[in-house]
Amino acid sequence: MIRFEDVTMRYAKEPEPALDEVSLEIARGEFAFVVGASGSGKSTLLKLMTRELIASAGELWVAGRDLRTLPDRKVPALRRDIGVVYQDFRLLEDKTVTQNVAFVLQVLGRKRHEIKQLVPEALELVGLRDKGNRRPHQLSGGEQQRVAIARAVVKKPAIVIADEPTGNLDPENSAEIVELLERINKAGTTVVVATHDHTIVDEFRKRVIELSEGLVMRDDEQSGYGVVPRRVAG
Ligand SMILES: Nc1ncnc2c1ncn2[C@@H]1O[C@H](COP(=O)(O)OP(=O)(O)OP(=O)(O)O)[C@@H](O)[C@H]1O
Repeated sequence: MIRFEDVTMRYAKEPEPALDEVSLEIARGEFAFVVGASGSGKSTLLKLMTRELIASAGELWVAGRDLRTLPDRKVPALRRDIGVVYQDFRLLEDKTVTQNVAFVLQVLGRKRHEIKQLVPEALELVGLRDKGNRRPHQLSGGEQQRVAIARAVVKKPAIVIADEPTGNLDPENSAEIVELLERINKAGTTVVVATHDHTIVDEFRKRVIELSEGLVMRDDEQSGYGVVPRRVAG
C-alpha cells in the first residue's frame, strides 16, 4: 500500500537531508506507528505520502501510484484515497460538526443523497451522532479530534495518516482516539500514526517504525517501546 525505496528528502538550503535513503513498506490493512525525536523526519515521511512534498531521490509508491512520476493533475485522486488527521484538528470554526464532515464530500462532488447517508454514518462511528449541530468550539479537544477523524474517513479512504493526533489531548482522550483509529484499521483501512506519545505506543502494541536524524533506526512488528530493549547508545 505504501512503499519507500531509498527515499531521500532534502529541504532547500538545509545541509543535512530530513530523510536519508529510507526504505520501508506498509502493507494494506496494517497499523504502524512512526516514532522518533523532534526533527527526526516523521512529518516529512507523512508529507511525502500525501504528495505535500516531493522526494529528492528514491522511489515511492502510495495506493498503487508511483509518486515519482505522478502528474500534479492526478494528486487530487491520490488524496481521495488518503484521509489525514492533524494534531491541531483543523476544523472549520464557522461550520457545524455535520457541515465540517459534509464539506469534504461536497468538494469531491458527491451527490446530496450520498452525503446525507455517509455523514451520519461517520459521526456514528466516532460517537458524535448527537452533536452534529454543534460548532467546534462547543466541543472538547477529544471530541474535536473525533470530528476530524470522521472528516478523514467519511470518503472511505484506503489509508488514514495521522500526524501527532493525540498531541493536544490528555491521556484518557489520547487512548480513545487511538482506539478509534484501531477500529478503523480493523475495518480494513491502512493506518499510519506519527507520535511522540510513548504511553500509547506501549499500550497498543503495533508495528513501530523509529526514525532518528532521517534514518530508520528500528522497525519492529507488534513491539511497543517497552518490549524490545532500546538501542544502547554508542
Ligand atoms: N520546510 C522545511 N524547510 C527546511 N527544513 C525543514 C522543513 N521542514 C522540516 N525541516 C527539517 O527537516 C527535519 C525533519 O523535520 P520533520 O518535521 O519531518 O520532523 P518531525 O520528526 O516530524 O519533528 P516534530 O516531532 O518536531 O514534528 C528537521 O531537521 C527539520 O528542521
